[in-house]
Amino acid sequence: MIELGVNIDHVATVRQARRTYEPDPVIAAALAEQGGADGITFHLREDRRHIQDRDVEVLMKTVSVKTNMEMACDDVVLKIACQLKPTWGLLVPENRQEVTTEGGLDVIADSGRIKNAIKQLKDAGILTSLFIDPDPAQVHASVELGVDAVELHTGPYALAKHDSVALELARLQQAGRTASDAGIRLHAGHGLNYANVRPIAGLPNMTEMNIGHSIVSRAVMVGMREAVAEMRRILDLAG
Ligand SMILES: CC(=O)[C@@H](O)[C@H](O)COP(=O)(O)O
Ligand SMILES: NCC(=O)COP(=O)(O)O
Repeated sequence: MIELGVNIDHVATVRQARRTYEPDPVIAAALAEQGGADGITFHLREDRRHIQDRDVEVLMKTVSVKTNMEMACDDVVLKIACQLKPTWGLLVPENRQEVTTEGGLDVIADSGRIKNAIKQLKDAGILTSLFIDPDPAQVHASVELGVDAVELHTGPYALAKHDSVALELARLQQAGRTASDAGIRLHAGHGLNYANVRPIAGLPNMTEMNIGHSIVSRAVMVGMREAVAEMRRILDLAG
């Protein structure tokens, strides 16, 4: 069965629009669990545009399923992660101008900084994953750094139109095979939704999918518990 990590960042985006107290991502996480989430994912960005330090502290006390904290290789955020000890730490690239995560980490070019972040997380007993483009060379570089998983960036696939969808899916299939052959746990995420998720769920050895924006968007209409349950049903049919 494919594990569903529900990313609640954009519940916090709505709250931060007014710098107020609601909607609370902590309550959203509890409802996501009731809807069938296997994990709760949250991204403590350097710019704190959505998830706040308070959210991470309370989530770590209230979430009863796996916790997956996303972060850049930023010393301040890494220190918070090592103090709070989420189940997983997913290292992602960040820049202040981005609307959302644009590409995967360049594990080859940035191996020193990434290696140091991995060591900090591992020393704190946190499982480590790298958010990478579906590129076999990046998969191999990730394996070299001794991480527990790679999360393939499905953004280009999600944005693809017409016949480029097949091309992007082929890239993900090849990178997925590389990860499986290397014996590393395979995750996927970014831009996945109720219409495009099944081919990704069908990739061999796909173990976990982290999905947020589309579930939160659906939750605005039907509620978080039902939005998660709907995605859960799709994954159960696919996996
Ligand atoms: C890495 C990834 O694709 C997401 O998990 C990330 O959280 C996106 O960043 P925003 O949540 O800021 O859009
Ligand atoms: N790592 C991907 C994630 O957590 C959710 O990304 P998205 O579904 O919000 O694009």
